[in-house]
Amino acid sequence: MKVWAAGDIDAAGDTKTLLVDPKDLVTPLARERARELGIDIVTAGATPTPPAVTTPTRAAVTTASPVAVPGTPKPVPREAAGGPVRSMRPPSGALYRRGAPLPSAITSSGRGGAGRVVVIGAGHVGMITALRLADADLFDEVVLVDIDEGRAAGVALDLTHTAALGGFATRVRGTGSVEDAGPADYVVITAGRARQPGMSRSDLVSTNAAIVGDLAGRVAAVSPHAVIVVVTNPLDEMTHHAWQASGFPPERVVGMAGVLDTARFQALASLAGGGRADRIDAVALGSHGEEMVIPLSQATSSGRPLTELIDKTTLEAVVDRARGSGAEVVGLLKSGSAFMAPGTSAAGMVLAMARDRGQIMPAAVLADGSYGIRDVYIGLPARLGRGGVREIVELDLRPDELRALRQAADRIKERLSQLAAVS
Ligand SMILES: O=C(O)C[C@H](O)C(=O)O
Repeated sequence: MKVWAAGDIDAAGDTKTLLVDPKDLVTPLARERARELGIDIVTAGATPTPPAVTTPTRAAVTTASPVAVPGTPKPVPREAAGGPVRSMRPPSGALYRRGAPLPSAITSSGRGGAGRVVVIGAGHVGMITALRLADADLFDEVVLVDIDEGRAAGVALDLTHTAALGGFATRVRGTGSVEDAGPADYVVITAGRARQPGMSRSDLVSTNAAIVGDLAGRVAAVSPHAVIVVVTNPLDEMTHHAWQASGFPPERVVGMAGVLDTARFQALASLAGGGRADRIDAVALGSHGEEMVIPLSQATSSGRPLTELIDKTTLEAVVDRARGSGAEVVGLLKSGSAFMAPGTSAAGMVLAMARDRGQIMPAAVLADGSYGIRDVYIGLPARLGRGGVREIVELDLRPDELRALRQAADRIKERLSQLAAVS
């Protein structure tokens, strides 16, 4: 009996079919490697199976095929739609428009799933993001990328082992580079340094700008039609930076923070007597930091204003605690930062986009003049669709809330100019 490992598959060279003995053992990694290389593993004496079509080989990675989300109209293949997807920026100056044309997906979708998501960074946040994405059983493949290739492969294999438990058929793979991951429909960037107790998110700016800038450029080369979701801190600045480094239209670069900050507010308001967290409607806007704005004019619980259920002082304390929740977790963990809620939030955004139901979520988006803010990435309510941000949604904020939001924009702009000065 021979044990076929991934290295044996690599050593098989240009072989298209590998004949193995019925007594041989082929490891799951070897099978995965074979699929990647387009090699059929055939057991001697067995009836040959038709060639697998679920995963594009590295040579076939530019093949375009549409996302197929149940319940949505079948997208038109890119070629039929008239060549490469153009920027969706409408000429009128409003960046995002309801019903604007959306790019079709680009990856091979063998089992009728929603293509491939690449999650960069196999740390805790990347791990939870991948877990939630796999559990949703929506995508064909989730690929974890990490400079520590063994970690990416190990986490991916561990997650693969939960397929029967979680009830999913999404393939999970781990690799060491963006290039090896192949083209994606969605790319989540979680890579970068996490803050330690006593640090602010802004302390990470220059270290993480170098990492995010490099990754965004490489993602743009490998996945020119993807939507990038940035998770790395400082979030608003890193999303802006990724947008510039990728050269993507702004609707295809979004930052994940508002979903997380909102979820924290919902959880904490629930603990303060606001009813079930999932019945609390609220939205966290502004920056992912000191200038976070949680407009209480928009906060309700089962349709009732939250201000009727929780007294003003307590509610303000809840807002403050939500604003400081990231630091609170960092302080408790002593090493590293939060990952359950951030990973769940990032996956939630990707799933909302892929499902294409026009869900509104707070996200770091390039402001288009709504709320009197423009030319800066900041947390605003955004309608998400398959191709990223469809439109920025304007809420009827109180004057003081609007003022706070504009101040947040000014502060983010200041930090961006400091970043530009040092880079
Ligand atoms: O706060 C951090 O440093 C990580 C993350 O942004 C969070 O809010 O948990």
